[in-house]
Amino acid sequence: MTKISPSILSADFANLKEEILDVERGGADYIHVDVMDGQFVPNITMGPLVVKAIRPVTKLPLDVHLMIKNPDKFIHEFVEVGADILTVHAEASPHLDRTIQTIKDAGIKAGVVINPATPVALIQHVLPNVDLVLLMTVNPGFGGQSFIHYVLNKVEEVDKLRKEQGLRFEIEVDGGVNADTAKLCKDAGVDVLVAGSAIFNQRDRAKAIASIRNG
Ligand SMILES: O=C(CO)[C@H](O)[C@H](O)COP(=O)(O)O
Ligand SMILES: [Fe+2]
Repeated sequence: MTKISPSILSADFANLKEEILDVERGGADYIHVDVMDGQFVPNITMGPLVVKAIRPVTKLPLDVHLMIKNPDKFIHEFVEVGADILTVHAEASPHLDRTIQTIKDAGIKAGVVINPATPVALIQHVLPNVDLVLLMTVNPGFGGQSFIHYVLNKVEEVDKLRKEQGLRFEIEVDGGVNADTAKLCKDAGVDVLVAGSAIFNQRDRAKAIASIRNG
């Protein structure tokens, strides 16, 4: 069954605990946390303090998407406050192999992510070492943007490499996911759908999650 990772970027930050419990009750599989530094992306959001605060709120794995320059500097801090999956942008890490190994050595799952216009070739050599490959379906920085369709070709490319090499990482997409685009993603081989506005902008989160999962 396709997993759903609601992005709390679109949640009501003044009621973050209730918002997380609501999507947990509604069937979410992960909680997606968007960390932005105002450098790698043109927006600033949350950091380790927020991860620490929400860790006791939910039993769901915290799927932390780092949109920051030089992620190595912060890996241990995010591990310490309770991240379960730490995903780093290949474009932001000058020594990607080392970054991934540092996350794995810290005992949590390592993910790698590329922007829409970044070719799969950039992450090809690290595929055997990751637990998750995230393909951005918007340019990172903001919620509520439109899905970029050409990324579906990259999903198929990564899925093909996964099958050819007998690898077991999950393929995740992030950005512009709703019931319509979710169907295209699933057909292309996606295992985990991140969705922010399509879940948190709806009153009935269980219904929104179900329609993305089953759409
Ligand atoms: O990483 C992100 C943006 O950089 C967010 O996870 C993503 O935008 C989710 O929002 P939406 O589903 O509304 O597009
Ligand atoms: Fe994200």
